[in-house]
Amino acid sequence: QNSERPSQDACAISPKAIVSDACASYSTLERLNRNVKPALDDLTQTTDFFSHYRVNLFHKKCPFWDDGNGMCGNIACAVETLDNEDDIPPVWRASELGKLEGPRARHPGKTVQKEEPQRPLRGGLGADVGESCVVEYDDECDERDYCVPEDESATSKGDYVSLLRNPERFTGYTGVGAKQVWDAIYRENCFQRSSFPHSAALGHDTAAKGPAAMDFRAVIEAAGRQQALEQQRQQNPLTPFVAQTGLELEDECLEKRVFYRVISGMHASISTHLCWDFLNQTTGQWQPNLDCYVSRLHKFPDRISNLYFNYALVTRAVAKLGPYLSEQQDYTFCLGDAAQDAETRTKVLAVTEKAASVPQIFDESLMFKNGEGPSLKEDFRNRFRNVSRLMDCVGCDKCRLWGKLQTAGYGTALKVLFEFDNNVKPQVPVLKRTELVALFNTYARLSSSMEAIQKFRDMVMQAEAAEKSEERLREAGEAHVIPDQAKKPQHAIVPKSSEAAPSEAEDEAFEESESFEDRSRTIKAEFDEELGRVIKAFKYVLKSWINFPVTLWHIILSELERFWQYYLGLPVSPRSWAFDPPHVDEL
Ligand SMILES: Cc1cc2nc3c(=O)[nH]c(=O)nc-3n(C[C@H](O)[C@H](O)[C@H](O)COP(=O)(O)OP(=O)(O)OC[C@H]3O[C@@H](n4cnc5c(N)ncnc54)[C@H](O)[C@@H]3O)c2cc1C
Repeated sequence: QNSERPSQDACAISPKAIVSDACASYSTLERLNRNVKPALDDLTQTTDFFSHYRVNLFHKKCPFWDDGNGMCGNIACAVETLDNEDDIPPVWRASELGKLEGPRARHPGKTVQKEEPQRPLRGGLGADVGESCVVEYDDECDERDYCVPEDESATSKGDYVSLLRNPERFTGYTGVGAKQVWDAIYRENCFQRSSFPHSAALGHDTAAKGPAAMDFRAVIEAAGRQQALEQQRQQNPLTPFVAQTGLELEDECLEKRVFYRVISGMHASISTHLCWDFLNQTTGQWQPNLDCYVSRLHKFPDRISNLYFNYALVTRAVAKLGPYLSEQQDYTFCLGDAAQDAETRTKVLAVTEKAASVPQIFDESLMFKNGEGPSLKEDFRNRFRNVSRLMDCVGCDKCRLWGKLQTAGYGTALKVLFEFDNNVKPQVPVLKRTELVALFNTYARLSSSMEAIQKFRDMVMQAEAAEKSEERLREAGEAHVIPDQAKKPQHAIVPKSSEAAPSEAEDEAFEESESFEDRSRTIKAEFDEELGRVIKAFKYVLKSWINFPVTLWHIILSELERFWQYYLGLPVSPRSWAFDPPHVDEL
């Protein structure tokens, strides 16, 4: 995997930056998404054509390793969720969450199609589903396909499944089984890069051997070597960390980078959905899980960047396809139901026109042109087919459904971009219903991932802001709280042991009301004290004025006596009076 380690700079994604290998900035893509999303949701959620997908979920074996009944046969590959799943209600267990829901309809085999052409299926998807918009008759692959050619036998054509009844979300599918699939995708099917020591050391060439010839034991061995390298790196930090940052990717040629970005962007979109629609297996609540987002995506801006890249790539494919789906081109969505057909077309064109509103978003004409580019096309296609085959090794039905749909969706986008050149020789693309449904639903997945990522980003910012303000309050509290507490009244109320202890909030409210009473008591006391002093001073001054004539008479008499002593030549007595300001004590 390219991005094992969190990026140094988790804020590397800035709105004005151009998404690598695309021609638009993050903010342009977000603005476009706000414009396209309502039409895309309307198309994929309200039309029978786009809300049902034909998929072969149960009749194909994993071609690369023994997967038992759709699950990895090895005990080590068992789905692991909680330490002990017995502790949670059965309906929240991974095995239940991963099951498909709702009625399904079998695809009619070739014989049935010949006998009963264009006859809607009965007893399948439910009374309110216009099955003439759902059932598909011509579904042969051609050599330009990036999808896996289906088996010709009638049983392998699969079932029609309601995508609305089976949303992509957390299923609890994890552990060795899931890791085995992702490892096989990255290690064996992405182009071998100098940045992958294990792949390079393996010297595998899956294209040369043929896609099905992938040797999974080699993947396990490679994983072992990777682990050894990891240990070595921990012991000696100078050991070059070859793989895991997005930087090495820039050294690869465009085609190899695009391949990797498509896979990583798809993985990022799956992770976003399972984090956004997450089941808390303790409470049974479906809710966004911020920790899940932070640990899988926020710390890895390159993964988010790859998701945005995929949005640009699929937008370009949808925009390019638009003119071929218009009325003039005679594409029929619902056989034998003109009204539904017209309604579906209007909704499709609403999406394709909006997707075309940003003209330069991804330039496919640059690919398979220069350097080793032209020679890579076949290899590119084979590797992509191999990835789509690996979806049969996914051990959870719902994950397999969405894994298959999205690989088919990207496969269709690549086919539209690289196999149909509307400039050179205009031609009507041969697209099957399954491909169209996969393409538009993959676009809708990316669209909702982008919206969820923006909401998650806001949640991270809010959490960081709350943490900062709490820190500031704590710092401010350390400066002021102690003197306040020193002033606290001594009559603390201790709850009776039988009563519940008051919560922190109750304590604070209580302390607030206490200190308010104290404060009002103090002010009143100080006012009374001051008033008493004023009254005393007033009394003192009044008494002095009343006594003044008597005091003055005593002073005059004592001064006359002292003058008489002086006149007779007798020793003069000391003064018996003095000017003395009043003392507070006298008040
Ligand atoms: C095809 C498929 C579909 C799935 N669908 C669902 C689903 O619908 N619901 C559900 O709950 N689970 C689903 N899973 C399982 C899910 O994808 C994870 O495998 C699981 O949740 C375990 O996650 P993890 O943290 O171990 O890392 P994983 O997601 O399993 O990743 C494995 C390793 O790949 C690397 N990596 C992770 N993301 C990226 C990226 N974007 N780009 C590059 N490298 C990356 C990391 O090194 C990581 O350790 C699906 C698995 C597969 C293979």
